[in-house]
Amino acid sequence: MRKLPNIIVTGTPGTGKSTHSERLQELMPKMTYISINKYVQEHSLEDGFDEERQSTMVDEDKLVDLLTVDLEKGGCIIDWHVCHIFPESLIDLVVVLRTSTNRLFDRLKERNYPEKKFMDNIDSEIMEIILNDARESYDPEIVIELHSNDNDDMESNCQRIESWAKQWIIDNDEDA
Ligand SMILES: Nc1ncnc2c1ncn2[C@@H]1O[C@H](COP(=O)(O)OP(=O)(O)O)[C@@H](O)[C@H]1O
Repeated sequence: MRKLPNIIVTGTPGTGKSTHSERLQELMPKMTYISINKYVQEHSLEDGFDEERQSTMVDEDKLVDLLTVDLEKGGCIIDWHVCHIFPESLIDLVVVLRTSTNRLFDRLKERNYPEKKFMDNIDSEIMEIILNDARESYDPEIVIELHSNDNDDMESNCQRIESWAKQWIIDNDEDA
């Protein structure tokens, strides 16, 4: 049995996954923050480059094989815009961050993405692609949608997730 939960923090690029994950790591030092973008680089899990989208493709089978070892131990905060590939039995909470179009527009403008990548991400957020993906891939009861428009949202979201994790630990304490 895992002693700590595994949490996915997902959402369209720019919605605040890494900002939230870093704050969660501060609030819950026993948890391990895993940025999949960095994890892919560190473990050489790249599988080519998509010129049109200007993004690195990932060998998802290898990624899941490797990450399953971490997930089985528990206590992972997974930060990635793809959420559906992880084993359902090892995921306890899926947080989908949502940002208003105008704010996301400003945040992505700062990244200087190529026009297609920029518009694909804005469209994806408007069409709720990642939220729907999460709800189709996991029990909808473990999927929560949280606004990430400003700093107050971020702080209250992280405190809510921390409270949830504390309760999970109590509920799953085999010695209790
Ligand atoms: N809730 C929020 N309130 C204010 N700024 C935010 C919020 N979430 C993200 N940001 C800002 O938006 C930008 C993108 O955030 P980031 O965490 O890198 O997004 P992601 O990891 O989803 O791509 C950063 O400059 C970050 O400071």
